[in-house]
Amino acid sequence: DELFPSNGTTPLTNYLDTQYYGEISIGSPAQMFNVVFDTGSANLWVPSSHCSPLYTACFTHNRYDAAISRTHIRNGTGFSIQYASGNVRGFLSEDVVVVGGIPVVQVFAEATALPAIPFIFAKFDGVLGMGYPNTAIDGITPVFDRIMSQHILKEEVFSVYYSKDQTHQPGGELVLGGTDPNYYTGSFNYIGISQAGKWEVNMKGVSVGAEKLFCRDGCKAVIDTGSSYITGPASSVSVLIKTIGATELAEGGFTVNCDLVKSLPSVTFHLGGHGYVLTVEDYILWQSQFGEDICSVTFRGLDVPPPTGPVWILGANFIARYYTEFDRHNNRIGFATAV
Ligand SMILES: CCN(C(=O)c1cnc(C)nc1NCc1ccco1)[C@H]1CCCNC1
Repeated sequence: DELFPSNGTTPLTNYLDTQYYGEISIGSPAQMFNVVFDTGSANLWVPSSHCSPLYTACFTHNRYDAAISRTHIRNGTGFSIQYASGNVRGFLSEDVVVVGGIPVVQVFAEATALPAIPFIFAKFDGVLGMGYPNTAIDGITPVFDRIMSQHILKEEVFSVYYSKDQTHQPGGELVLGGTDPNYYTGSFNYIGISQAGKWEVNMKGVSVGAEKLFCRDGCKAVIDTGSSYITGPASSVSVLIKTIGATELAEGGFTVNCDLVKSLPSVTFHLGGHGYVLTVEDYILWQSQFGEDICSVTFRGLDVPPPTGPVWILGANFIARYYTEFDRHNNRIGFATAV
């Protein structure tokens, strides 16, 4: 509509089918940042101009400079968010953030300490959490909640499309307030979230071929738009890997002989009465490096400690196959077959 030129949609860039990010602006005049729209967290952080250049990951990314923003409001409260490989630390600031053409006055974190692992590999600058407010650090109201409270969205939902290969333009799309029929076919199947305040559902099992091998008595599955792969408890994933005949790589990934790929079984995730099938095309990353083909498996073992874990995490390669609608009005997640 005329007020917000891009009516709540943000095109996403697809980097190697493993990182999907879109542009937001912070401050006046606008300072641009590439962020992951991450349903696995609920805070917004970007690198800070106060981040020591000794932090390589800060040096190589866009940094927010409060001093040149007319709309900056000082806060200064400390901030720390924990990732598997280290903490992002900094302090809070407030400024105008524009997402999909929609402006909000937002409290966010300026990161002054950014662990090199994993962020030197990030093509994005920061993370915009799309999780529920009760998972937000320092009790900060998340961006999407600030947008909902403006009552400008047709529906209190957001949807995510991730393309399956980098040649497709755009590499993905975030829609605030609805879905984009250009990117899915058929109807949505909905699953209620399993516990208040997390994009998490009860999974009824994981099958390899026709055999239900894992999660036979039910288990938790987080739908995480900010994770590249599908992760599951390490014991289950190692059996899964052996079943498909993959072998472990040094840095923790798994590969299969590309000649065997077409004979590999499908993997099915049973959610809400439906089986969501991933064929080899969906779970094998076929990359040609130095003239030779590497077929890596996009499953990873990850043991998340209780109370969050044990949990399966369905990330980008699941969403690339199943267009996903996150419904805050009905606290449910909808899946449709992605185009
Ligand atoms: C963003 C932090 N995350 C990553 O898994 C992650 C780390 N480091 C790099 C370099 N990339 C990551 N994700 C790339 C990506 C973009 C979209 C899909 O996957 C996770 C942490 C847990 C919550 N959910 C998000």
